[in-house]
Amino acid sequence: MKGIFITFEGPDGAGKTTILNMLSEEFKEKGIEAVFTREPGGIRIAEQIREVILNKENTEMDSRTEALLYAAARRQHIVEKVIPALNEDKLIICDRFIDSSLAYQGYAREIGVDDVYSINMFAIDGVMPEITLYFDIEPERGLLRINGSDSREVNRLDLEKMDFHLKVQKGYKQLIDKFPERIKVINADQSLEEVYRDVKEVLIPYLK
Ligand SMILES: Nc1ncnc2c1ncn2[C@@H]1O[C@H](COP(=O)(O)OP(=O)(O)OP(=O)(O)O)[C@@H](O)[C@H]1O
Ligand SMILES: Cc1cn([C@H]2C[C@H](O)[C@@H](COP(=O)(O)O)O2)c(=O)[nH]c1=O
Repeated sequence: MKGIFITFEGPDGAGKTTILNMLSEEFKEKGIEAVFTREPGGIRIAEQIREVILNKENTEMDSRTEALLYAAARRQHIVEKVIPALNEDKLIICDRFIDSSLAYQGYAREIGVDDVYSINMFAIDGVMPEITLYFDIEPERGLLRINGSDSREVNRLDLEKMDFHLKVQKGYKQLIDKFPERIKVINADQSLEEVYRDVKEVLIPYLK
């Protein structure tokens, strides 16, 4: 596999999807080839699993069921989309990946980061991102953005209490400390133009 795998991570409403869409537009204009995708989702079956996980009515979902569904969606997505792109020597940028499971399910849901890592290793078979951009923002600020947005529907995870979102942030901070080479922190609490500038600065070395 000779392609480059890059992931975006961060709390809800940090601006990952907006920046990914801006990159996609600019790359298209400039003729830079890249695959843009997201988790959970990115392909038909994983989008179906996404609907089950994020459905606001599924309040009785067990934490381990949730972790397994994210891992199942990830498996199908990696097999159908990520690995083929990497085998074709492409750049692939994914909105969320394994670090989301470690922070949200492993840490915030208190399943345990090691157990969630294990089920995900079964799913991804060692395929890890070369670099991960962490969109750093206080959870309250991110949720305010979502609540003030018409384009972004509020989902089951957004509706968790603030304590959960603060735990997600703590989980991410542990991952940043553990993988400082892979995870680059972007200040996401800036204007969109400033965030976009900082993201591109990190990505430039990876563009052929
Ligand atoms: N830098 C920014 N300043 C102000 N508003 C922003 C900024 N970046 C994104 N937004 C707005 O915040 C809302 C959430 O952004 P976006 O959906 O990109 O976040 P996200 O990180 O993908 O969230 P999630 O992971 O929860 O889907 C959108 O309405 C978007 O327009
Ligand atoms: C991949 C992944 C995601 N999540 C959470 C994070 C968000 O709250 C939602 C996904 O919605 P988004 O609008 O696409 O960000 O799911 C998670 O808990 N675990 C995961 O592995």
